[in-house]
Amino acid sequence: VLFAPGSEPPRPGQSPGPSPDPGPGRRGGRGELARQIRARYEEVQRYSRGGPGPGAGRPERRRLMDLAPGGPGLQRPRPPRARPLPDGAPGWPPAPGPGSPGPGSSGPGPRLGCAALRNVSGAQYVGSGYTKAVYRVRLPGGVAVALKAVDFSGHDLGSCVREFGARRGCYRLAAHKLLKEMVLLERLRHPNVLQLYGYCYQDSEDIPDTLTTITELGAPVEMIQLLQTSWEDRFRICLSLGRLLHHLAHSPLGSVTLLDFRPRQFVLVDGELKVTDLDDARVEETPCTGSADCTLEFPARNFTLPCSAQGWCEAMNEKRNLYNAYRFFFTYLLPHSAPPSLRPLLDSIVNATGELTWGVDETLAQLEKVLHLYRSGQYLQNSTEAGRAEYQHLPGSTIPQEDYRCWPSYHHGSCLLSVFNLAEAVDICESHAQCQAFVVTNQTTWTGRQLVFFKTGWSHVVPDPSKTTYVRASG
Ligand SMILES: Nc1ncnc2c1ncn2[C@@H]1O[C@H](COP(=O)(O)OP(=O)(O)OP(=O)(O)O)[C@@H](O)[C@H]1O
Repeated sequence: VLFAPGSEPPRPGQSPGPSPDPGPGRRGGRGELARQIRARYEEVQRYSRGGPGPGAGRPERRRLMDLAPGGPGLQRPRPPRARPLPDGAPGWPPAPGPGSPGPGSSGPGPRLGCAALRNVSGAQYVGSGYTKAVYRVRLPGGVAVALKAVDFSGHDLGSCVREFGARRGCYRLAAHKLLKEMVLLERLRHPNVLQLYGYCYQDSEDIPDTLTTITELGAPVEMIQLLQTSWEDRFRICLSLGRLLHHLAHSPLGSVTLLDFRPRQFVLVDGELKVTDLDDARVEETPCTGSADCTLEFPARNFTLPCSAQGWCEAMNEKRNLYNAYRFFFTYLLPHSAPPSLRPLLDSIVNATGELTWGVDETLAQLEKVLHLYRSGQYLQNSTEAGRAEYQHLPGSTIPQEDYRCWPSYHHGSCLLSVFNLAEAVDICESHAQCQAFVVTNQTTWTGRQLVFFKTGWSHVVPDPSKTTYVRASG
């Protein structure tokens, strides 16, 4: 980590200390480091200007983000210097790609620059992986954003410096990952791709032009926590993922696969799942001469896909994403405590993605169907009114106490559930032995369902214009 929570952070991108010694374990030469930088640079260039890669789908007509700093609305300390280094590695920061919008372009490019980072407050370390570290800061206007920079004490930079003994070159190698991610965030814009707000190149103490990206802030995905939330919220995450995978399969760049697909590559923003870590995304499909070349390997099982007449493994990129979605998300989040009438459809989604019998399009169509059945109330099984208690209706009132706990409640100390309509609220109350009353609020969930508190009694009813109390009158 660059700085501990609560302590004063360095300026974003600032180096925390002196270069480590090259050390005796150094293997590769500077030429090898230059070769690696060039390979990453060329990959970034491909994504920033390119349409689909080989084997990928339709061409792209949209214009590109400005790879180099100084684009519209951005502030930058100095003009770009894209001259190559003597060792043959490309210069840093990179020059604009041929497809970059010129000044005055009206594209939806990132808007925040270095000026936005001058007066940030409340900086907190959020997390880091092999390459990057993420901080939460508050902009002068009060909005909290995430800043991402190469982690100077991270694994990637450390192992490169041990191997090549070249701190600046190693910084540049790692920064190309961040740059690739920035280009992809911009080119793959979608409600389930983290939004890029901007970026800044600024000098750190010993490295010129370190890159910091400014993005939407999310909360890390905690599987244990997700397993304790309502089915409705868990379904939202699976639907977000289905929509994301559909977008990636049909992206302007071609079919994008996430080679490193784990829950930690995603964050939650207002209950929506968004991908944040795109440095391991790949667009190129796998070339083949026969289906033996098209094996998708996972720890628990392998799949062999067909080799197309054009010599590419068919739909390998989307199927890799889909199986990962199955094994990390769908299998845990979709079926459990779902409304019983939706279970067969949910089970078929889990089975078909686990067997890779459906592609991304069919999977999303089925997830959207679940949403429709749930949102429209069609999932409700016809319950007979016979034997049900009568409920007396007390408009403009609530029951402040007399709570009991239920699972999975939206509220820790009480039983707060979402319902489609009054009949469903009555059914729930009838099915809970403790329930003697319920209070309908004016709050709704993401699908538009109303939140209802279920109560053990109604000895103390008080006025509340935003709520309606229903008390069990007979039974
Ligand atoms: N916008 C964000 N808001 C909140 N947390 C974030 C955000 N982006 C990333 N994180 C958190 O920071 C961690 C590190 O970020 P990131 O995954 O980009 O780094 P990395 O070095 O590429 O990691 P890895 O080694 O997993 O590839 C993530 O695991 C995630 O939990």
